[in-house]
Amino acid sequence: MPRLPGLPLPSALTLLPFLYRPLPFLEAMAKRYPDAFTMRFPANPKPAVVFHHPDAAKEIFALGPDDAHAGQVNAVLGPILGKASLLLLDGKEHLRQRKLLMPPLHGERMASYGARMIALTEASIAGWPARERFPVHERLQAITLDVILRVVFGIGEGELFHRLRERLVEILELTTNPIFLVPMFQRDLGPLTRWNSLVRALHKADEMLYGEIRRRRTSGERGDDILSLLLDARDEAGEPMSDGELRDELMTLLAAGHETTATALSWGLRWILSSKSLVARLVRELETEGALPDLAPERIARCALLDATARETLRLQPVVVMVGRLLQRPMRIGGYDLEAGTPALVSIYLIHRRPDLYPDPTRFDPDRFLRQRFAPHEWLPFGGGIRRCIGMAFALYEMKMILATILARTELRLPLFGKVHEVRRGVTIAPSRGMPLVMERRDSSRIHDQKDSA
Ligand code: HEM
Repeated sequence: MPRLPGLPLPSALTLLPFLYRPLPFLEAMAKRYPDAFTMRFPANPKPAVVFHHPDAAKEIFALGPDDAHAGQVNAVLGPILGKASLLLLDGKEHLRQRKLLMPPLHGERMASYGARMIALTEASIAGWPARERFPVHERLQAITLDVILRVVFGIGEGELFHRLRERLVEILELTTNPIFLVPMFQRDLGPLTRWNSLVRALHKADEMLYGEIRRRRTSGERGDDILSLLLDARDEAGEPMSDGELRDELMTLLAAGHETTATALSWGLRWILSSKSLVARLVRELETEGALPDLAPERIARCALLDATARETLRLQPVVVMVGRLLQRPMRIGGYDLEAGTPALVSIYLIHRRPDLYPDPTRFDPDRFLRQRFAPHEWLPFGGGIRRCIGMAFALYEMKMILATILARTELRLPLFGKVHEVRRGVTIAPSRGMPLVMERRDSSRIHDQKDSA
């Protein structure tokens, strides 16, 4: 049996580069240790094994609810999302809750969200500054937050909506510091500290969430939003979800469902705008599919190159670079015998950059997704198995709606000296400096210009 290789360093020394220089760290480790290596995290007594061979990812994603737990690995998100968050649950409880949350995020429901996504993007674009450099990430974040707030609560305006929006932005900003991914730093050391501000912001957001839950329970007001659905859901014993469970699921959907997609969109624009011919091809496709000038959601959804562009963005720049499971029994993975209690991690980033899977892996090439279909353990930006992201269909659909609207309604370029690099924002890896862009024009006439010049 081969021994697992890894750096013979204490956890603090490997943790620092993993937190602050995650991608160079992962690349260096992969160069030294092909397919798998170990690293220590302070929270776990056993070293974690990081796998970056697709076959090992396949084995890990095939594990059942009693074989491996993801909730225990995600426990670090507990103070923000709450104990009843889908991300933190395991076993039967997880499956039950997942079943409840799936329907509104299922592929068939997407069509009902498209027009809203497009309208929100157009409204945002109307406020973008022209011919000057601006960070697009925060604008995209505002769009995706508005989208998810409407899908979750069914409300789009009013005092609650605005106050909740403000608090969520504040909470997100406060959690971007990677140090808060280390449990020992999740401590309230008094006023003026970041964690204290976070606790206060969470408290205010909770008051609003609980207030809305109670209001809806007593008024009986229902719509086609996720909260309405969860309020009426019953478990096998006929019991409804408690207020605490509802709060944790709402917070999970709001947190997991907007910054991730905004980051993917920022990366998408970064790569699309580096190729004039790709911009022209994407616009031409929108025209050919009849999605222009009105931006019809069902026609945008049919655009194959746009879909491939979203997939290639998530391949080259996965927003979440690693997912993990805590093994509940001894088992063999990737040819190694692992003990119960071992964290088995899958490096999405490293698998996506394997030249044997993706030739010339650092090149942005959406056509590779038109030429070939990749298996779920080869293209895995949303993780896999019974823990795969429940927002996958929603996020891909939203990316396409927002990118199509931006391509149709603006002419953008990357600024001179505007090179960006990868930075960690909490659990996500985003472009630095808020992804600066310049909007040259804002109208729809360029659609024809693009077509003529292509
Ligand atoms: C581009 C956007 C997104 C990316 C890259 C992403 C990525 C991920 C990843 C990697 C996981 C962990 C999967 C695993 O452990 O195997 C996950 C889980 C999850 N995501 Fe997403 N996500 C995105 C958008 C969304 C959206 C839009 C929502 C909700 C509307 C969402 C809700 C969730 C939830 C609730 C889980 C926990 C699933 C479970 O444990 O069963 N995500 N996501």
